Amino acid sequence: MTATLSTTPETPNATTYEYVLNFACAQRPGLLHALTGLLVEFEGNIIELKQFDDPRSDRYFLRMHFSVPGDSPETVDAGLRERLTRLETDLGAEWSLNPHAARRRVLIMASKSDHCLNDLLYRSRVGSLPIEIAAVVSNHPDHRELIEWHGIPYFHVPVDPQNKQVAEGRLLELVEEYDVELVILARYMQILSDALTAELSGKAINIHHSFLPSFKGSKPYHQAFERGVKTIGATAHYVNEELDEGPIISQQVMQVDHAFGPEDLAAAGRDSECKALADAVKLHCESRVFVDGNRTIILR
Ligand SMILES: Nc1nc2c(c(=O)[nH]1)N[C@@H](CN(C=O)c1ccc(C(=O)N[C@@H](CCC(=O)O)C(=O)O)cc1)CN2
Repeated sequence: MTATLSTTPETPNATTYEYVLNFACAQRPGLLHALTGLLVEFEGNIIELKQFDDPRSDRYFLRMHFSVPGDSPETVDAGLRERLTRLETDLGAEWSLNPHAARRRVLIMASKSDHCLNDLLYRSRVGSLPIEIAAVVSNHPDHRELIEWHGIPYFHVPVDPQNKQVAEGRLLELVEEYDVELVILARYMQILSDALTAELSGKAINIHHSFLPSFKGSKPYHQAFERGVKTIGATAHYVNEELDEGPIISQQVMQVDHAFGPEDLAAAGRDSECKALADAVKLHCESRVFVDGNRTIILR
């Protein structure tokens, strides 16, 4: 991915490149000075800066959107990475540097329900999500006509207990072939193996149709009905080997009452599922999410 170009008002002919830096390390005095000082070395300009100093873990988290002038994206990129690598060594930091406003290539996985799939298609088409849908994979054939109408490759990959390893191998082939940066489980109802979740660690987001940690696993709306809840919700989280226990990124809730049966709860919950998933995908693609153990820090 190459950085986006822009020109600064002071020097209208200069070419500048915009990046987002994510930086995390143990707290110590002078961190902000070190990072803003690095930018001065590159004659950079801070566009947006958010930071969080966690008093419980003594860890520091920073997200900085900035622009730097340069002759070429390659030169700028190499210079920034070389300097950040030195800072990483000095501070024992973790960091990532991404071109700003780059659309992330995503692969969407769905089973029978298609409300989240449709919502992502719409938000991608109108530009409210910085994603490029590279492919759609489903364990059912149902959505082929819709997806191919959008000009997106559709792969029907059936899954059963006997062929699960082969099916997951096919998914990884597609992730590689389509240069996928994020896998979105949009109501995909198959449990991913430990090996696959490890391979996709930090780059697979699932939407669970309950307000976790309540009602994990299958049929959460039936569980909610049996419990007689007055609020239902949806949770978007990174996928890990523990079913529905990955780090939570975004949640939505809504009020219900005694008149709602399981199917009514499922129908009412669709909008919350779409909104929680879209919010999580946007936060991830804008590099606003830090995973800290089994929690996330979100710098909106
Ligand atoms: N490793 C993970 N895989 C998946 C996760 C996850 O968090 N970790 N989330 C699910 C989605 N999901 C709820 O959001 C979910 C999907 C399926 C089931 C389930 O029990 N399904 C079948 C069993 C299917 C299988 O064995 O693969 C069933 O109903 O018995 C529960 C929750 C996506 N995958």
